[in-house]
Amino acid sequence: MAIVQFPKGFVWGAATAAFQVEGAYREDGRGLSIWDTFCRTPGKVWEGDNGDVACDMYHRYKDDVKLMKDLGITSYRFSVAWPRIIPDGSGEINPKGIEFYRNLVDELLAHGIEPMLTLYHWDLPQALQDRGGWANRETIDHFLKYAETVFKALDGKVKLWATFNEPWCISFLSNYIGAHAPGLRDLQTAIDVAHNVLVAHGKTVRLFRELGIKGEIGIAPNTEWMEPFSDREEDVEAAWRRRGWLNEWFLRPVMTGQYPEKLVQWFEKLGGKPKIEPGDMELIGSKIDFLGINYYTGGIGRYNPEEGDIFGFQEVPMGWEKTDIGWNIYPQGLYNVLTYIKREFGDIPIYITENGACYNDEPGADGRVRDQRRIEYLKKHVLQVARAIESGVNVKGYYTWSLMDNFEWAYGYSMRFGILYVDYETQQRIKKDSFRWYRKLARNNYIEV
Ligand SMILES: N=NNCCOCCOc1ccc(-c2cn(C[C@@H]3NC[C@@H](O)[C@H]3O)nn2)cc1
Repeated sequence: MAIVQFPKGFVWGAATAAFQVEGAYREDGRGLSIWDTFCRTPGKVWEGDNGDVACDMYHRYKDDVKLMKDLGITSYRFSVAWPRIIPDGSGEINPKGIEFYRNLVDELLAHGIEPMLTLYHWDLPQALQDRGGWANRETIDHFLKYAETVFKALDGKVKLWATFNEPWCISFLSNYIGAHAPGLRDLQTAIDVAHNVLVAHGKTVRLFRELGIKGEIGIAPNTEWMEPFSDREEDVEAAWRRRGWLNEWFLRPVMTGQYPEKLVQWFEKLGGKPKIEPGDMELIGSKIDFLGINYYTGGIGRYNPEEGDIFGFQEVPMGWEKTDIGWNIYPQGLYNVLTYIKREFGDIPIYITENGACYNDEPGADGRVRDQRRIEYLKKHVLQVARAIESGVNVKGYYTWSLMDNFEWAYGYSMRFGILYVDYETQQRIKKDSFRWYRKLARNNYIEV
């Protein structure tokens, strides 16, 4: 049995997000978010599921931190709910909201677990959406006030900060495709949201530096890796445009201060254009300390203007194994993403801030959750991380998505990504086989192959 060793000090973590696990949706002054509204809009979320209770982590976090300690992780990635801190998005600060996150962070630190805090993981205060949301440039300044409040409340305790989770999902999935809140379907709105989120990111990085907040700051874009079905130019170009849309549109401005020009031209042909104000691109390109990379899947596709995506890219079914949510299992895609980032943007430190698999295994008669498919998925992807490190990519850590089963957005509670099983009736947590597998990896810092 050979082993693959990870670098000394490599961070093994697990990730969640506020709306997906906390519940307590109206407790201690929390305001409504766009996801509370979206869940209550008929037909948007599986069986009308919502985040009212979720995993009740708002009340159970102490026991959950004990489980994290048992898991042996050295870092836990979570997000702060803006509607808990400033309930209407731009007005009074809610001290009880700050108190909750201070208590969570103190509990983590008391157990030797480093927090990685995401400032924005999709739960925009509804009051701001009522005024245009992220498509309204004024939201940028409201976000800065929120970010400054959190920075000052947790400075010195939190050392790893991420501004935004998956800006592609915040913008295109939510305002062009319409699958996520607020469920709009307009290309220019999506481009405006993407741009304003990027400007908010850049201004937040500048604020972090100006305030002298301790630690490191980055952003956590989602990525995927699509390859062309053939070497025909139209297929090659369509695959590039898809990678450009999912990866480049955010990575390039954040890392270089420039949008990918070819894609700007394509968007213009489609009737959309970023509204760039003087100084925006320099702000967006403000130097960050790390990139958080979320990766789940990839595939093969070809040019099909009739049935493809906005750029005429259509996935070709390759018969690859898929997870229970229907995503291809493509571990090499993670290696391709990581080496692409190094090739294009240099030695930026990288944390894999999300990687995991949806498998809906239930407890057996003996109460054990046998999720061997998740173990196989995690093993294959962790090995690709090791391969990328071996080839010189500066990967500092890996957070599996997710610590526990939770509210999977439009899929509600029908899709399970956790290494902890959650019985939503009783809120009991059950360690899956993958929990024990991941515990061994986190403690050993090597994987047996
Ligand atoms: N018109 N074209 N349509 C086709 C174009 O779709 C392109 C792909 O769509 C996507 C892309 C990405 C996702 C996604 C979901 N998660 C899981 C969450 N991550 C954050 C955490 O909260 C997890 O729950 N991560 N990424 C969904 C849909």
